[in-house]
Amino acid sequence: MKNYQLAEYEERFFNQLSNITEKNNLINPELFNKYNVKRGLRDKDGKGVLVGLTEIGEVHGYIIDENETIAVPGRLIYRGIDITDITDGFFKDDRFGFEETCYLLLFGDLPDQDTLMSFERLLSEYRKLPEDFVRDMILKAPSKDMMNVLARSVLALYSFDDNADDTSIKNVLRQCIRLIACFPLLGVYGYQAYSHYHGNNSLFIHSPMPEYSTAENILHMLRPDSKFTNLEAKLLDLALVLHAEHGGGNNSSFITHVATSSGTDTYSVIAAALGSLKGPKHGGANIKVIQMFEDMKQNIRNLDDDEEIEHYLVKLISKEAFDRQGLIYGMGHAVYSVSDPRTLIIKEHAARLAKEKGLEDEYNLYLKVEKMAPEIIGKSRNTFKGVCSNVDFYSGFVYKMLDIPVELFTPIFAISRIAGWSAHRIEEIVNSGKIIRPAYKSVSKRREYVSMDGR
Ligand SMILES: CC(=O)SCCNC(=O)CCNC(=O)[C@H](O)C(C)(C)COP(=O)(O)OP(=O)(O)OC[C@H]1O[C@@H](n2cnc3c(N)ncnc32)[C@H](O)[C@@H]1OP(=O)(O)O
Ligand SMILES: O=C([O-])CC(=O)C(=O)O
Repeated sequence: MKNYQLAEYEERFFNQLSNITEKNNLINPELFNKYNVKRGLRDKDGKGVLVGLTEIGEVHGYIIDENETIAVPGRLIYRGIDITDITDGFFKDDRFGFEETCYLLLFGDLPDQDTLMSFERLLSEYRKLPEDFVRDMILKAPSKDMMNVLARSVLALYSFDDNADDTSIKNVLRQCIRLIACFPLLGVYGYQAYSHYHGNNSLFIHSPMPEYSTAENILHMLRPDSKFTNLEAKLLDLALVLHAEHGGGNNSSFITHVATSSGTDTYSVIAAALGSLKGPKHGGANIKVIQMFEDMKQNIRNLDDDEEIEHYLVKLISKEAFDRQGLIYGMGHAVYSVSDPRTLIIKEHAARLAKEKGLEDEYNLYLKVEKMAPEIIGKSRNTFKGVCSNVDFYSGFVYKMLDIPVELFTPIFAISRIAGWSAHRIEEIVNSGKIIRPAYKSVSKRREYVSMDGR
């Protein structure tokens, strides 16, 4: 078949087959009610079905009073300690907080000075990729998607580990700490390769500095001149701390539990979690938020006109604008409805940075959308609870102000969340849970097999 004929055949084949596929896979929505299916593992009122216990992170968004669910301002608690106290703690001492947070999540307690120093030394020892890994695995096949680079690099690291399938706690801990240390290199070098081969820019591969924190190393490896200010590094560090953990029920941490429960290796589990985080309803939302605001700025003639902004948001919801998915990105959360505590923290810094960078107009646009969106979503969707902005409403804006390229927004989330995934993998192994295996009811009608000549 000639190439153009093949292309025509393919187009017709897949058009036809995708219509058939959609028709034959659609399940009557009423059946979900009939069989009382907890879609998305949610109760009817939107609350998550209780499927596990954890001591790592607590996501608190409501209280139950006399059987009534009452939404309250959100709180996020790492190993029993409120995230606001954690961030206040290291800000007050003018310290970096991410390494200490990793220690807390992994081991359950805050480290004292000596313990933290030893842990940081270990991380910096581990912040090395196997010989020729950058040349053979990262530079050879650059991808436009750094989450893809992270996932395949993690899977490739399996082959460099002589003890890859050993699921003893000691070995898994070693693997996890190595991954926590190496994620910034994988993400940033992946971006440098992409920027060079696809963007025609000069190629920079800066080796990490042993004395730098994770946040400092990201900026050092990313910027051609390796320069950054203390304020920039501290803000990035804060973002890393805020994204490090979010209970066992968020999509990527739950996947960590599910995959771990099958007994598989650390690299397979983390690759699965990365795939989940990439989704635009989860960690990928930080990229979507920035793109959505760019689209908004291009399509709204007068950004001071609230009616025009409202009109655009309504079009978003009705799938007539931007990516036509019907979502206002950065808004809404499965647990929080009054407020996401991480947003409150990051928003304060976004305001300060926007002022410094002369981007107050853009910040004000964010404020307006954040204020208008809940009502617009509430009017058109079946919301049992209110809708508030989530952490990623402002995180992309902060990264943009830190001159971090958009391709690295979700990878930065992953560089941070690997700490939470690691803690959840270890918790699942220590408690040697059953293999996670919920039920699916089949609703297809039984029928006879028809032999070829009878079809
Ligand atoms: C770090 C993180 O992962 S935070 C989340 C990042 N994701 C985003 O910002 C993407 C936009 N937001 C969303 O898609 C959703 O709010 C989610 C996926 C985060 C949570 O969804 P849910 O748990 O279903 O939220 P909730 O129960 O409050 O939603 C109720 C209804 O409002 C809709 N809704 C919630 N948020 C939004 C939104 N931002 N835009 C449009 N509709 C929304 C839901 O789709 C649902 O409608 P449906 O029943 O017709 O499907
Ligand atoms: O908890 C969730 O569903 C999503 C979230 O905010 C996170 O993972 O940080």
